[in-house]
Amino acid sequence: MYIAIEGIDTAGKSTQIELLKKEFNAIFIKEPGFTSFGKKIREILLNEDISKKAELFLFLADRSETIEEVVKPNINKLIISDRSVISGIAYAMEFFDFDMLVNLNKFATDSIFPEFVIILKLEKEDLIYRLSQKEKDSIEKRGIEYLLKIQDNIIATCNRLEIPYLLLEASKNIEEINFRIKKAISGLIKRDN
Ligand SMILES: Nc1ncnc2c1ncn2[C@@H]1O[C@H](COP(=O)(O)OP(=O)(O)O)[C@@H](O)[C@H]1O
Ligand SMILES: Cc1cn([C@H]2C[C@H](O)[C@@H](COP(=O)(O)OP(=O)(O)O)O2)c(=O)[nH]c1=O
Repeated sequence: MYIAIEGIDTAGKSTQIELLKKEFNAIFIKEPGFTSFGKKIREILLNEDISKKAELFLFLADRSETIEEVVKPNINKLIISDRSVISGIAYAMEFFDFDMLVNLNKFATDSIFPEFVIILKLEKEDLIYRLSQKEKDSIEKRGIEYLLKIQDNIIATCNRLEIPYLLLEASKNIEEINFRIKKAISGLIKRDN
């Protein structure tokens, strides 16, 4: 079972995934930059000012390699991913046509998309505060309103692709969010057994 944790930058994805690592015997992956090829791509993506099209193809190449190397061979195990095709479409749909992005992503992944998504949704005040606390990469430098739009896009993308999701308030405390995520994943595991 392939599950993704989604949310804009600073929503708390890595914090939650670190907790899940202690709680589930799963394969944990992340986008971009999980494979050794992907790590090289990630360096370019987060540091270089390249064209939107070139950026899109690098994210697709990274995703394609992760699906081929890790997801496909383990599709019957529990796979928990920090970001996925949902981010891929949600960030890019500010610049490109939605249906074209879906087709490109289907081609890149052989149509292997997460079957369930957990979305961490931040309030504007919390986003402003959390971003102020960190050094921003080139995507985060696009600003608060941009990231809030992407947050809406993440939810819209799950709806349009008809991928079931759990929407959680990212401003709640870490333990409560962890409790809800654990409950959702345990429920999915039980359903499949
Ligand atoms: N529920 C929470 N409440 C308050 N702060 C949080 C919470 N979850 C994460 N943080 C803090 O917010 C920042 C971004 O969290 P992180 O897990 O790195 O987000 P992401 O992986 O989504 O970018 C970190 O400083 C982290 O400690
Ligand atoms: C996977 C993916 C990420 N992104 C963006 C989201 C993030 O800003 C950045 C990846 O960085 P990431 O390491 O996920 O950031 P964070 O830990 O802060 O959430 O790339 C895209 O624009 N397209 C994509 O396909």
